[in-house]
Amino acid sequence: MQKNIIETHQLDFSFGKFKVLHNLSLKVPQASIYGFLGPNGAGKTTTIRILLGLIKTTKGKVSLFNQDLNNHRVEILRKIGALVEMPSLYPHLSGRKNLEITRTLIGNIDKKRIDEVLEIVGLSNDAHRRVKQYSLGMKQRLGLALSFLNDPDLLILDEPTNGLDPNGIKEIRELIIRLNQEFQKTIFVSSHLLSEVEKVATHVGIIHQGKLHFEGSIGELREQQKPSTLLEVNDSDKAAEILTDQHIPIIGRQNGTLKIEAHEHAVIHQVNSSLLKAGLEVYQLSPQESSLEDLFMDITQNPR
Ligand SMILES: Nc1ncnc2c1ncn2[C@@H]1O[C@H](COP(=O)(O)OP(=O)(O)OP(=O)(O)O)[C@@H](O)[C@H]1O
Repeated sequence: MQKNIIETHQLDFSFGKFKVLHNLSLKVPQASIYGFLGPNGAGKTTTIRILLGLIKTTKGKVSLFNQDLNNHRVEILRKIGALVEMPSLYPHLSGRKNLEITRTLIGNIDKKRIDEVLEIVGLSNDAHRRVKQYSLGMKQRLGLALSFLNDPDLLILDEPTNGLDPNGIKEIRELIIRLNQEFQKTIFVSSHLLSEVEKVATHVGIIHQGKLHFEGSIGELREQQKPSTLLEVNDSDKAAEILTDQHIPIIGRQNGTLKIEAHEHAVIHQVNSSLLKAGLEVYQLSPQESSLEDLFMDITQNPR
């Protein structure tokens, strides 16, 4: 049976009267890259702060490595590396010196580990340069190097590609994949971009307004994609009435165009003939390749 590295059970959290998390139950499998996906304000950072023991839940249970976070906080945190918001770096010191300081603070880490992590994040040649001369992407990679200096089993990364250019985003993405595949780290990474999560994650949790709307493997997410057809007519309100009478689901509407859940020729023919019979003018009926982006919008806008 697959082991879960993170499990939360019916977490609730409120800032004063404002409820941010509702009954949040997550299961993050060992050795996965778990994309924690949700729009701005969904509750991702709050969840991460709870997982790191930085804030306490009002209700629910958190266990990591099969141990209760409340009772085994120190042991658990020793096995986690985290990057939450911008890494705090000493800008006037070199990349190597920044790592050296953290190594001394943690204690019990071999000096040669610094060269290893510099190699992994691709900063070996820039290790001697002052951090204030680094690009944002290099700073972020140094932040990542700091987070796994103590060789943790689990990495928790909060929007690690925020603010980076496409090249910087690609470097972080490749690094996440390498840390997972070559070094067997379980990685919990939050993002508001499905397109990013899709490229790295093996598993996905979709959160919206503090509630979990989907959790499963990337394959299971793709299975939820529904085939659709775009319909353009002269009177979309009338067309919507006719389709509803025929129990054909409308899954989107934009500027007089309807997106309907249908793909088979027989159904498209039925739609076409009933609209024509009702005197409507049909300009377009075209089957669409449904994207994961559509599915994400559907999941977050039409809670199930
Ligand atoms: N310290 C705080 N006091 C009050 N409300 C807060 C506080 N921190 C966050 N919130 C609110 O809690 C909700 C969830 O915020 P959170 O930062 O967890 O979301 P997020 O999914 O990480 O979003 P983003 O991608 O914008 O960082 C938001 O509505 C936010 O305004």
